Amino acid sequence: MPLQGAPSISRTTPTARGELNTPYGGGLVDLIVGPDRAAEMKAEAKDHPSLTLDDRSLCDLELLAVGGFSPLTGFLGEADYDRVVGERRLADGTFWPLPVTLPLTPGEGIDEGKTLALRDVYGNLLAFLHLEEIYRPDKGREAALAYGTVDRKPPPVEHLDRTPGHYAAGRLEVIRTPPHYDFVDLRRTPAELRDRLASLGWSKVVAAHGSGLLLRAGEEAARLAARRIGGGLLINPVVGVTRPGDAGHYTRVRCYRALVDGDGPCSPVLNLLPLAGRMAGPGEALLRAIVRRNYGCTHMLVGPGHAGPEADPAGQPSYPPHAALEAMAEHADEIGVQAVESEPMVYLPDDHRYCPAGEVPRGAATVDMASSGMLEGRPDLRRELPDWSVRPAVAEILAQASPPKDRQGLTVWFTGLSGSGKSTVAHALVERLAEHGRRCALLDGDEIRTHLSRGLTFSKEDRDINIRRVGYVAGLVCQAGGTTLCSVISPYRAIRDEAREASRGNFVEVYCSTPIEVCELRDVKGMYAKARAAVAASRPLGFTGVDDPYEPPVDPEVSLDTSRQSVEECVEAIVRKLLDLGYILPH
Ligand SMILES: Nc1ncnc2c1ncn2[C@@H]1O[C@H](COP(=O)(O)OS(=O)(=O)O)[C@@H](OP(=O)(O)O)[C@H]1O
Ligand SMILES: Nc1ncnc2c1ncn2[C@@H]1O[C@H](COP(=O)(O)OP(=O)(O)O)[C@@H](O)[C@H]1O
Repeated sequence: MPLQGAPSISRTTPTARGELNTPYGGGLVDLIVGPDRAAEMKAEAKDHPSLTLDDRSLCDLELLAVGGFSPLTGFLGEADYDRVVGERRLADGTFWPLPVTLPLTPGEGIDEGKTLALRDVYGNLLAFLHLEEIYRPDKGREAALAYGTVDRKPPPVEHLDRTPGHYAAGRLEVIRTPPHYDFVDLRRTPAELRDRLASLGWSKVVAAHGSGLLLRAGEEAARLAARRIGGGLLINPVVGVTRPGDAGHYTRVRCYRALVDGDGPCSPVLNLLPLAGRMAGPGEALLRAIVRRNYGCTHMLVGPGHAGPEADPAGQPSYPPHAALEAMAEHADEIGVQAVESEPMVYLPDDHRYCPAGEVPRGAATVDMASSGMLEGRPDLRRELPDWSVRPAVAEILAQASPPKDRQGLTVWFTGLSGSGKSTVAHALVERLAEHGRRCALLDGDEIRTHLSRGLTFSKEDRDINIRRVGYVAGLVCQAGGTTLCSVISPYRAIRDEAREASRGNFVEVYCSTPIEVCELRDVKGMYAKARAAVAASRPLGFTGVDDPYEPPVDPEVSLDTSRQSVEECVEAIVRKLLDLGYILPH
């Protein structure tokens, strides 16, 4: 059924010489309502059931709203969906490569004829969907025809398996696109980017995806593509939904920004594409091409394996390496975007320049390049790779993103019986680490139980809660680059392992293995005497080591016995280990 309503579509005339490519279908769809209607909708929203959009649907809504998916004016209804899956065409015959659908579960007020308030996970009201159709897709058919596979499960098919069994469609009214707070100046809408490209006088524009550009060879290939078409270069990474913790996203975009900063009048333009990548190979390449046309592009750089997932463990790719290029070639005229094949570049050290592999002058020396994939998480490459291979500014950002161990967060976790020396050694270690430039917070069991874990008992359940809290806090500090020393009995191995996870492995377990006889002799707080007396009187106290379990670590980084080693020796043993592991540097 065709969708009702009349979204705003700004028509542009076909491309004249010196003008940008027209939007796909002739005009840019704009689903954003005016301020008066937005105010009405906010007031009305409480009367409608809400649907919290998942990451994919959020991105799709954003692209629908701003015209990135023009000429689509909403999620696909059944007739469009069926034909897109079977023939890559909308019901009216327009070429459209992949379904753009809204999965949901009907019921609880979600029915045809009703209005749904679409929200993000934070509850922000984004849009109304006036439900005209709720239909049950044939997901097997979608997997087989749209994604070209049934036996193996590439990411788009896994996504299908996870989503609810119905799709919904109807008129969309959008109050606002999902909010983004990062790189706001790089998130231009199609209309805004078109203005920017037009202001540069560009008519031919080639979009490059991004990831391969971190190395100079990839960057040179993209710049060559722009020269080949006689146009400008748009660096256009597909960012989809990113989360605050996705450090890789910030690092990548910072690197791309370093590529375009201060590069003069022919500088590439950088803009982020809020498309949720499906990793659907050729179908996705076509979808990206259409979206990029809507942003003003005429060409798209396509390399082998474009828009596909990594090969499976047997090395088998989900889509043939050149499938995206072939699909683009087949449909270029219809979608109005040409593929430009990414040419392998080689470096000519004698000439200090890059050149396409097929055009190396006879007899010239060439140098092989590293692949861009090896750059991430390898700060050492900054030293190994010369400037001609990776831009110093990019290398610096990559290095900052993966600081050496001595500048990463750390949790030192002391475990052992009461009186085994955990707190005494931890306090001494705080001072030694400060000497090495590491300032630490100390979470001591006793103290934690007076505030963070106030009211908890020493039952197994409460000890687990207590230790999870300590592990969680230490993990947060660690991930933000800080150091915490935790001194808690933490008698259960499994929960200590959880704490290690929370610190993402930047975790040094120090086992105070002091024998219970010694701990008991010390009996710093008289607790052992109390526990023994209680046991003798058949009123067990559940005191660790007396009548409650302690599970020693299997393979701690450091093992101490404070009945044989002095406090200084214990601290020295830990410092040696931290030096070995690189968490501190010698001074
Ligand atoms: N039943 C029982 N079992 C073990 N310990 C007990 C108990 N009751 C009180 N205490 C005192 O509490 C301190 C240990 O607290 P923790 O938070 O480290 O324990 S746990 O990790 O949650 O098991 C520990 O203090 P420190 O000796 O300073 O470590 C104990 O003296
Ligand atoms: N080598 C040593 N390391 C740590 N503590 C020691 C050592 N030798 C004696 N002690 C004494 O043992 C007691 C250990 O108590 P504490 O550090 O509070 O243990 P825990 O935190 O494991 O309960 C302290 O009174 C401390 O002075």
